[in-house]
Amino acid sequence: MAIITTQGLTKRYAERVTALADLTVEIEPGITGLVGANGAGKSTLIKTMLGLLTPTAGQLRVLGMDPTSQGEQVRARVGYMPENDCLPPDVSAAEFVTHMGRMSGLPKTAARERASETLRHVGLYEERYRQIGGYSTGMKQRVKLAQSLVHDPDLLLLDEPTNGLDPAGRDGMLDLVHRIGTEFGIAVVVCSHLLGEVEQIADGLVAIESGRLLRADRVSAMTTRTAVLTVEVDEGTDALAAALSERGLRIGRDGAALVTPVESDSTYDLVRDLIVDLDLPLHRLEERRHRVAELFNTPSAGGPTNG
Ligand SMILES: Nc1ncnc2c1ncn2[C@@H]1O[C@H](COP(=O)(O)OP(=O)(O)OP(=O)(O)O)[C@@H](O)[C@H]1O
Repeated sequence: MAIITTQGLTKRYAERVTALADLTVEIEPGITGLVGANGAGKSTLIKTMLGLLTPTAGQLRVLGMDPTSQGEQVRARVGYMPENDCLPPDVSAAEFVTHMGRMSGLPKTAARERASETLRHVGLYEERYRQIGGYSTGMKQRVKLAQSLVHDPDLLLLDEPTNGLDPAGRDGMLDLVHRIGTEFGIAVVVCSHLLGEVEQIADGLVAIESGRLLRADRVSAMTTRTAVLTVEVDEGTDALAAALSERGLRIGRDGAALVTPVESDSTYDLVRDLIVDLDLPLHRLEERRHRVAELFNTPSAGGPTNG
């Protein structure tokens, strides 16, 4: 069952700025990537889901509730990690996350315990008594994530959690979001302008452009098996290419690898048997799949080179 549904959702900021335009989409439990270029309307959609912005037109349901009239009830069950840097520099992470827990209605002791627990989950347990102002960008992003989790929500809305992080930091954050979505069983909507990034961890993707729905589907349905076999041997590539050509296969090159169309059920066996006959050190033999990013040829959705 969908946890978020929108129908004809429209949000205009002024006469001329339409941030969401007649958006109809359903989001299922699991991890969903909300992707689109800067300005596509992702933050606006998240804020309407939280009841922080009122739609100009259309319907919206989050966990079965209407955020416009039931904003507080929605926010009690939803965790939100905003995109911008909004942390107070002169308090510790433990104090801040405890405070956010108190704001969500947790009693004092419970808030303190939950703050420690969530800071442990995000890998900041050791540093939790240091002032946030001295934290790195990666640590600040983790504090934002911890405060979104402190009240044990059913749904997390994460706005660009990898913003400002270096590649290792990005991988660490994506790994963390993936673990929260899978191990804690919390539904997660994660915004990113990098399709190649969310594709790694998401079960479903919603791509928007200029406030309109570009595509929404399961990641598995967006990737298709291409009938291309990729084979890489550590040595003897030319000999293998020649032998395969002799057997009538069409051979191409992809870097150090050979690629050949899978023309029948026997193609795979033929390649494998030839490698054995020639006694070559096999490195890789696989049928190649498209990455989702390759299916979107619009720069707004990340483009084929992202990730
Ligand atoms: N408060 C506002 N007043 C007027 N226009 C706004 C306001 N907030 C956003 N917009 C405009 O609405 C459109 C969608 O912005 P939004 O922030 O939702 O996009 P986004 O996909 O989240 O992009 P980003 O990642 O850059 O925040 C943009 O054209 C933006 O300039």
